[in-house]
Parts: sequence; C-alpha cells; structure tokens
Amino acid sequence: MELKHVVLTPELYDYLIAHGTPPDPVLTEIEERTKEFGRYQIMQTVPEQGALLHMLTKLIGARKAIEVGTFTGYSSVCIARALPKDGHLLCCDVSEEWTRVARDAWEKAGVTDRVDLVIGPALDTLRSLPQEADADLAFLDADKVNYWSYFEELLLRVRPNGLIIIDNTLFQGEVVNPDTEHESARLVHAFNERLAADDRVEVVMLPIHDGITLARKLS
Ligand SMILES: C[S@@+](CC[C@H](N)C(=O)[O-])C[C@H]1O[C@@H](n2cnc3c(N)ncnc32)[C@H](O)[C@@H]1O
Repeated sequence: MELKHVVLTPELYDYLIAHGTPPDPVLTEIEERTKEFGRYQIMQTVPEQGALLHMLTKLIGARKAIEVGTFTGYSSVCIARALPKDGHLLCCDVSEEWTRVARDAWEKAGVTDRVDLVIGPALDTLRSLPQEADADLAFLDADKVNYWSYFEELLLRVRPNGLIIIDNTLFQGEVVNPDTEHESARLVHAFNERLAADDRVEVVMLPIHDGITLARKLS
C-alpha cells in the first residue's frame, strides 16, 4: 500500500523550519550557549518543538505549568512566555550548571518572576507538591527510567482537560526495533504502550523531532 504521509527529507525539514515563526534572540542565545556543553547539546529542545510548546500553552490558556527536565532552558522559556504575568512554571532539574543558562535566559525573557526552579530528583520534587489537580500543562523531558512515575505524579496534579506533553516518544526511531540496544528506547516503548491503553487520557503522538506525545487528561 502506498504511504499517505510525507517523509521528512532534509530539504523538507529546512522548508518546515523556514516557514514557521523563527526563534527570537533569547532562544538563539540559549542555543549558542548550549553548544558549549559539547555532546550534551543534543538534549536541547529544538525550535519547532519550542514553538509548539509556546502555542499549546497559549491555546489552552495555561496559568500554571510544570516542567520535568529543564537543562539550559529552551522549553521553559517557550512555556513561561506563553503564561500570563501572574502565571507560574515549576521547573525540575538536577543540574545547577546547566540550569544557570536557563536562569540567565529567564531574566532576559522577562519571566523570572513566574518561574521557580527546584534542583533535585524530580520525583521527590513532584511528590512533595500537594495533590491538587490545578496545573494546566506539564512537559516531561527527563530520564526515561522514571517516565511512567513522572506521568503518574503529573496526572494527579494536572486538571481535567489539561495537557501532559511528553518528549522523545519515538526515541530515534528505535521504539519499533525489538532488538534495540538502547535501554531508553525499550523504556519509552513500554511507556508508549501503557499510555495508549490508559483510559484516563486521550493520546496523540506527533512525529516532530524525536517524537512528542500529547496526553489530555479526561475528567
Ligand atoms: C533532555 S534534557 C531537558 C531539555 C530541556 N527541556 C530543554 O528545553 O532543552 C533532560 C534534563 O533532565 C534532567 N534530569 C535527568 N534526570 C533527572 C532527575 N532524576 N530529576 C530531575 N532532572 C533530571 C537533566 O539534568 C537534563 O537537564
């Protein structure tokens, strides 16, 4: 059977990037500074994902958001900027060094007053939060071994009709390879299987960058 979807060639990818709203200087500076972290730069949220996060945050009128995995701050700037002035984003990460770049970017983006960063294992941070389902949006982008536990903690704290957005859900395309040597790919595949069967959420997977999944909490 003929494939009905468009295969993203490098040329089409460049076209896609050229025809979306471009990143502003704050985001471009994050990209530049992230390069200083060498091989770790691959962890950074890419511009098309950042643009999507910004648009979704705006579209659902989010006031309160939670991010698991902040790194140098790209996604957090995209989310925080889309919140109202009295909105709030809780960022979770273990690295003081990487999040120093994020702190500078929040300052430059004028969103410092609506962001709180907690340094420490994100599972501890999430579990220390009250179990009030009052967050509008959560972005999950940290260690894969804890993905399901993060999801459960976030689901308790996201309001009905709120969004949990999960990154890397195609994991370099390895999720369909039963012989993959990537432990993280196996973990993400198990996560995807569980999520698709979970009747507490409506799920859409988007083939953007490394795969991004939207899970809308049902009431
Ligand atoms: C893929 S990066 C996040 C990228 C980020 N969202 C961005 O916009 O560039 C993953 C981050 O998760 C953090 N991380 C890994 N394990 C963690 C844990 N157990 N608790 C909290 N953060 C963790 C890492 O320090 C790293 O900064």
